[in-house]
Amino acid sequence: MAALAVLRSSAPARLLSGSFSVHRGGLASWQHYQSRRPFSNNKILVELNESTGVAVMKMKSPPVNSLSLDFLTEFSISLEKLEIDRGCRGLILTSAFPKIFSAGLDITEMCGKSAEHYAAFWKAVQEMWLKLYGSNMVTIAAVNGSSPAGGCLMAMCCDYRIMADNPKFAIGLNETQLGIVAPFWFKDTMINIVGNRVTEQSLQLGQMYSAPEAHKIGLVDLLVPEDKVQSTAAAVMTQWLSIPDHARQLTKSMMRKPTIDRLVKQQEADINNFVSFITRDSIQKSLQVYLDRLKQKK
Ligand SMILES: CCCCC/C=C\C/C=C\CCC/C=C/C(=O)SCCNC(=O)CCNC(=O)[C@H](O)C(C)(C)COP(=O)(O)OP(=O)(O)OC[C@H]1O[C@@H](n2cnc3c(N)ncnc32)[C@H](O)[C@@H]1OP(=O)(O)O
Repeated sequence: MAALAVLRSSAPARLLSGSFSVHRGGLASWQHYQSRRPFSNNKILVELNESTGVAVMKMKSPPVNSLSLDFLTEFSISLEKLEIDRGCRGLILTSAFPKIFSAGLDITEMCGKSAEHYAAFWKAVQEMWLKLYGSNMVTIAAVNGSSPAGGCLMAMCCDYRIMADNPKFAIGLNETQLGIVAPFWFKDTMINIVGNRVTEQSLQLGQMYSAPEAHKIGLVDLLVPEDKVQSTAAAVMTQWLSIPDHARQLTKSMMRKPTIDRLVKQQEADINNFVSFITRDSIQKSLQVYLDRLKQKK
């Protein structure tokens, strides 16, 4: 995986093309990254504090930060831009909305679309994972709300997870509850955090854990009051950034590269697998039922 296989100085620079600009107005020492690409609806707000080298990435795609193709594309571009910025050493990933970190993959992207669409969507999910799990930056998830499935995956990609101490907020890989299956690299990411036994049970049952339960099994590292999530993330970031970058990055790479390589080696096959799975009539039916139930719950 690019970001971990090489140190930041040799990262590809193609995203520094004219389609992005850095604005130095607004908040005193903050840069605002804004995409000028036509596909961007600015679903993600990135603020880089130049003095600390820490970027805060806020997901703000209403109503629930579901991971649509557009969202994932914008996310990966924003992340890559930070990755190649030598002034950025740490990333805090959070949500602009209270109560929801991310609702996971946008289910409407997996229902009633063409095989070509599913392939493009799944590639975007893979890219998000490869970039975030393989990031050279220190990554901290400030989980300020519920985070099922793909949302949980995003949090699990980070080096450290801080969650709001509210039993109403839940996190986990709930795919089986939708009648679908978490792919091997979702599973591997979870195993690397909580181990095989907990992952197996959790995946079979599609278990969602309340914040205290998630902390108990080690899925999140720290629980703090809701209004302290961001400040705690900043404090933890300072600790992590006190370690020399090269040593920490090489250690991170040593730990994560085997997991990343497993997907890289079979990325195309994984896309084909997803497309043939998601296009089955029975799977389409399950997803539609789940979506209808979500819409009817009000
Ligand atoms: C060996 C064979 C292996 C084969 C494997 C091969 C490949 C793998 C195949 C498939 C893998 C797919 C992996 C999938 C990962 C995912 O992430 S699936 C998504 C899972 N997400 C969820 O289940 C979350 C569902 N949502 C909720 O639980 C709640 O909405 C909430 C996030 C807790 C928020 O609750 P609340 O604040 O009450 O908001 P509402 O429920 O009212 O929702 C507001 C509107 O948002 C819509 N919505 C919610 N979540 C999603 C979503 N994920 N996608 C799209 N839309 C979503 C919801 O319907 C409401 O819409 P309306 O306002 O009613 O229009």
